[in-house]
Amino acid sequence: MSTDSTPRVLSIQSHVVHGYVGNKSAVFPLQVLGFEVDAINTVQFSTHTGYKHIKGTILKNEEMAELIEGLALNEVDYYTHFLTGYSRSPDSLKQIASIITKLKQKNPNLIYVCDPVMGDNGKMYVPDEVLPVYRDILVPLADILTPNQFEAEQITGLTMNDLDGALKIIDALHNKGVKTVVLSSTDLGDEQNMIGIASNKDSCYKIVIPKFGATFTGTGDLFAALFMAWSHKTNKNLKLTLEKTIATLQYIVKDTFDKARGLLFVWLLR
Ligand SMILES: Nc1ncnc2c1ncn2[C@@H]1O[C@H](COP(=O)(O)OP(=O)(O)O)[C@@H](O)[C@H]1O
Ligand SMILES: Cc1ncc(COP(=O)(O)O)c(C=O)c1O
Repeated sequence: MSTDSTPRVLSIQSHVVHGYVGNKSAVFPLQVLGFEVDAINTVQFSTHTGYKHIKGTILKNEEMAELIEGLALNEVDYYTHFLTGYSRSPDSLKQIASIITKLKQKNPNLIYVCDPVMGDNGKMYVPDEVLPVYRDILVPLADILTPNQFEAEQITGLTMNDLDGALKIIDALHNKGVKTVVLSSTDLGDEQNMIGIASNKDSCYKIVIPKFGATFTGTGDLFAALFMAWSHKTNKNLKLTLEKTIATLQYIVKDTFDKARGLLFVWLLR
């Protein structure tokens, strides 16, 4: 049992050599926000899978099991939070369910944050077989679930065309056992804005997010990490957590957009 009040998270997500997704998106911001972060990389790819060539390795189940065993043998497996993201195999996701059980034996108050990374804009970017494992095994275990619109629709089998549809999907996710449901982005806004929604059954908040004219990768992983950290730092104040998460993301997304536009301008002048 840890007597230290520092929040400690085990983050099981992807790693990329070049770019920022998965643990590359999550670890540093979590450390800046006061978390001790232990990271396990489900994959080690050269880049995220939106690139033309995908090179690298996928962590084997027995390798994940060995890492978890090492943490337990050295008695450093006490965590306050558990965060999971990108994983390509149903078996590794089932293994994550058994890890939750182990970590909850060490800390019954463990908070499990599940980012059900499956796809976006109407298509999967991981094998379809992961969907039933998220839907039937991991989502019911989540204290906080952070799907984007596509992922929320896949998990519930419902579609959202308006706010009422989104609220129905949120209710369906609560009914699966999720305490806090956060739709990181939906297309329910208009051309200029996307909508984020956070609900913990007692209260529900909607936030209008000005869109930048670009598609970003890694933002969902950053969103999940920031939401988890701000939920802890605000003592689960849902409204403040959503506001601080989006404010941080908008600063980072704007900075990225401005820098990319600057680089494009220089390139066009060559
Ligand atoms: N084009 C964009 N313009 C402004 N903010 C964006 C944009 N794309 C993503 N974001 C920010 O990133 C957050 C998560 O984005 P989202 O697309 O839902 O993640 P993912 O699809 O990667 O899970 C959004 O809540 C928003 O704050
Ligand atoms: C290796 C890897 N990890 C994570 C992600 C998830 O990124 P996002 O945060 O945009 O959902 C992707 C998306 O393509 C990916 O290829």
